[in-house]
Amino acid sequence: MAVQISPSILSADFSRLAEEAKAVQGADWLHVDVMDNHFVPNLTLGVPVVESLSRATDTPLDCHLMIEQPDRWAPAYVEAGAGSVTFHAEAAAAPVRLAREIRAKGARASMALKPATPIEPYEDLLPELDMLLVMTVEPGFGGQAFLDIMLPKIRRTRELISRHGLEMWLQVDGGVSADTIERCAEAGADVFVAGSAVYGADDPAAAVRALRRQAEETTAKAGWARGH
Ligand SMILES: O=C(CO)[C@@H](O)[C@H](O)COP(=O)(O)O
Repeated sequence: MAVQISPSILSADFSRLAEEAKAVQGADWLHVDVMDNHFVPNLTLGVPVVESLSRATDTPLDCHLMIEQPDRWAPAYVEAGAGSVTFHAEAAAAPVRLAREIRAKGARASMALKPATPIEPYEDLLPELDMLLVMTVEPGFGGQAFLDIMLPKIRRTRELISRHGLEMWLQVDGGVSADTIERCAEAGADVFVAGSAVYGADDPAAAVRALRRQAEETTAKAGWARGH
């Protein structure tokens, strides 16, 4: 299991998005939060901005759709250049069909769970997904405090992934920082979204390297490391 860091541009300066995307050189992904002011009480960006970003950076885009009707919109984000598209379990009308469509179009398919949504009802869907995202804040805003009470859900999700012998990734998003990343890694997460901890730092690329080091050390100690 390889540690991956995905800085969230929600905490970047939106007037300089191309520059900000390049400022996290060395990151595995660039996390792009798409919000529609319906599924979450905030509004960010859409397909045209994702298209421009995919031309502006070589870092693959990890698009997190916090929107209603992801079944209708997700394919457009793959066409816009996203390498991974995450839809919310709470919003998708037909998650299996949607995951298959995202994969068929050539991107990684991922499903997110809000803090109050349990993983267990979705156990049978896991083989259809490349990544599961456990939200560690209520979606909608950057800079919120990490919800410690999500750690058991991260642990249970990792156990389910292992039990089914799957290679899928387990992402955490919300309040991930130098203070919390080790707890997430110890619980079994391997893809870490960090907004304010990266873009709030004087040197975002150095912050990515430091977070990666912390997560890798914890992962190695916890014995999750098995390569994928
Ligand atoms: O999806 C979201 C918020 O809904 C996140 O991606 C945030 O952008 C993460 O920001 P920090 O909590 O790391 O500041």
